[in-house]
Amino acid sequence: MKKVLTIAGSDSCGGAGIQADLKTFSAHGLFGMSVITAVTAQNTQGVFGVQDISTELIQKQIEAIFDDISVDAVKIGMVSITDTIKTIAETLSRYQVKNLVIDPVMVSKSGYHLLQPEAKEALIRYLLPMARVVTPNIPEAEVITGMKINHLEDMKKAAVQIYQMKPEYVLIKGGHLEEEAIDLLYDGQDFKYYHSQRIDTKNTHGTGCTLSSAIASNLAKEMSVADAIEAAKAYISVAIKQSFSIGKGVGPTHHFYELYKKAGLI
Ligand SMILES: Nc1ncnc2c1ncn2[C@@H]1O[C@H](COP(=O)(O)OP(=O)(O)OP(=O)(O)O)[C@@H](O)[C@H]1O
Ligand SMILES: Cc1ncc(CO)c(N)n1
Repeated sequence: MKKVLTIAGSDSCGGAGIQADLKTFSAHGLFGMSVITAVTAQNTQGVFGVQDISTELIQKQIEAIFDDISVDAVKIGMVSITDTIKTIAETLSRYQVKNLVIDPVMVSKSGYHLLQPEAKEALIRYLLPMARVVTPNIPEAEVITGMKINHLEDMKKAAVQIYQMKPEYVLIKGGHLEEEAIDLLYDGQDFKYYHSQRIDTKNTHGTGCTLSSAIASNLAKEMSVADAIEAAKAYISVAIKQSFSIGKGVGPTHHFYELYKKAGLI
């Protein structure tokens, strides 16, 4: 059984964060584990409070896992503050970490800062060079690079700039551009495009978390990065198509193992 770890924040309403990650791992038939960096009070309408977990406990959670269990892939999501970032980087550097996917979570769909703006530099300096794949959306790529991204050509320039921060692969997600949801992969040499039809729904809470966890799941299954993203895009498209309302705001994506299996996605 392949084992996948998420290092991220808890989302009380279950649509994003640790909860989305663990559901995605299960839907891929994998064993999911978690290191919780922060607890958020959150629902489909917004984020109402955050408590960061102490760096001591974050370090102990990581050590507890890696001292005992072999981990096939790791996904990092909400990391909140500079001290958390430094602790994660320092602790992970003591282990052989395979297949690290970093989703540089910054601002929630409702506008709450899940990463303190001053922690951006630490994320770039300490975490990005450890990544096999980094998966910014367009607003995140804009913050990381300091450039405005309006169309595909800008996405390419941003990908080249982020690649210089030393991840192995950069995937810029085009979900925030109008029309088609084109994602762009850059490996330092070539660009690869992932096209998918924009699905007309307001229920996209946790799409970024789900995509990065699906990529980590596929890497744990020893797929190549390009194939892992292809399969993860198919997964997120079905998960968005099956999304539903659970409250008054932005509803979650759906992780329905049997459904995806029938569709031949897993
Ligand atoms: N309406 C949509 N229809 C189809 N695909 C979408 C849609 N919205 C997002 N996607 C895809 O979902 C994936 C996640 O992208 P998105 O840009 O929404 O992530 P995100 O903004 O990081 O999400 P989050 O708010 O959870 O952090 C990408 O592959 C993107 O292309
Ligand atoms: C805990 C958490 N992580 C990530 C996201 C993605 O926006 C969220 N809303 N909440």
